[in-house]
Amino acid sequence: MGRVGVLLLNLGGPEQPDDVRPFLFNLFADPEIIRLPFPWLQRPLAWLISSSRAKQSQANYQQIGGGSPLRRITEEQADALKQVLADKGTEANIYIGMRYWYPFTEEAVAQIKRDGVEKLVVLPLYPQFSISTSGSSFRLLERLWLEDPALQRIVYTAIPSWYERPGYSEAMAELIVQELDKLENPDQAHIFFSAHGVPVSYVEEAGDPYQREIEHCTELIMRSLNRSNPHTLAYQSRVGPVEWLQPYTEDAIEQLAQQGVKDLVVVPISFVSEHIETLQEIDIEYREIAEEAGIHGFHRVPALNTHPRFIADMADMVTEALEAPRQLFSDVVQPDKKVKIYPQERSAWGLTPVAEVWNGRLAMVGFLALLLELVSGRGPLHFVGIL
Ligand SMILES: C=CC1=C(C)c2cc3[nH]c(cc4nc(cc5[nH]c(cc1n2)c(C)c5CCC(=O)O)C(CCC(=O)O)=C4C)c(C)c3C=C
Ligand SMILES: [Fe+2]
Ligand SMILES: [Fe+2]
Repeated sequence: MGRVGVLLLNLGGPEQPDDVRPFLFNLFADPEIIRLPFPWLQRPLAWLISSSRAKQSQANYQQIGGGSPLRRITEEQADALKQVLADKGTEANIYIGMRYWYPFTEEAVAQIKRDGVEKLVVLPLYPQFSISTSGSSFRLLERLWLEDPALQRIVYTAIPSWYERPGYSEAMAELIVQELDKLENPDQAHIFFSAHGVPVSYVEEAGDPYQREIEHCTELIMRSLNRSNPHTLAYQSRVGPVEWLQPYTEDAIEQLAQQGVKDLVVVPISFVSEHIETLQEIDIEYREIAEEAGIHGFHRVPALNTHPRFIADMADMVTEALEAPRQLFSDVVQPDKKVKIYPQERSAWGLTPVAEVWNGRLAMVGFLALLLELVSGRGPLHFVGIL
């Protein structure tokens, strides 16, 4: 078959307090995370936001031991996947490519080249596709491939999303049942799916399939669960002033408390590993909100991590992808051909030379205002919570 590789894509996370600011810089410097009309403003803005957000973010990471467990868990997933693939007769090297921290995607790709991989499966560790997650990694890979003839010789295939696989929904259902069965009245517990949010504009203007996939995913998990418990889907981890997908997790928890819900079983669904949003945001912040609102039975379903059913299903996904027709990066970065997602659309303001000049001037005024706000600690961005 030739030398086989599997590239696992993930977000990456700071491993110690000093990593937090540069990690946040990398994240906000990504145009798939903050979409600006002026590309030259991206890095200064990323610097401003990362500098001002670092302290609060460091304090959050401090609450879970100072850093993200993401690298360790992803390495464990990679080891487990390698073993299961070998047991099934497929010898494969597994590579980890993180988008915003070590080991970076670029390092993984360099290693893939050095190892002489001939067939490669590119597998994002996000069950559902979003422009801001798998889309961003695919776009980076597409660029690396375009620049390098050696990479173009590798027969790769990319998997855009995989939440529909029965192995995934069954493993999730199994974890939910384990949590329900610890309760005195399991039938009365409210199952609360909490997905990472994205700005509404990603879905409505850029055609991100994320919300549709998340909604479908909760239906499939409920079907696998086959219990009659009531359930709710809400979105967490909003950042910045724009509107994100609703209902927001904190509002939905309060509403359920008003309806008299006593036991909440919280299921994180947009990610397969424990990370800051599960360990800190759900386990600490949302638990506090729930308890203050009167919900004292707050239970959280663990992330899949190295759940054997999940790892076995990933191995099947890899072997099936090696046989299936190839999916190229150019096929998977634009899930909805009718909507222009990439390249970043230039601002419609820049239609005339005069408008271009005003664009530049307005942007400069905006940038100076941001600088002033950062130095003074006061201003509209602090007011709305982005700084
Ligand atoms: C499917 C999962 C995720 C989506 C969609 C997503 C979109 C998204 N995220 C931000 C901003 C931040 N994300 C941060 C951390 C973070 N994000 C995800 C997953 C998704 N993000 C994970 C798993 C993590 C945690 C990694 C870890 O360290 O364990 C952070 C940093 C943490 C913080 O300061 O709160 C930011 C900021 C945006 C703006 C966005 C969509 C546009
Ligand atoms: Fe995020
Ligand atoms: Fe957060």
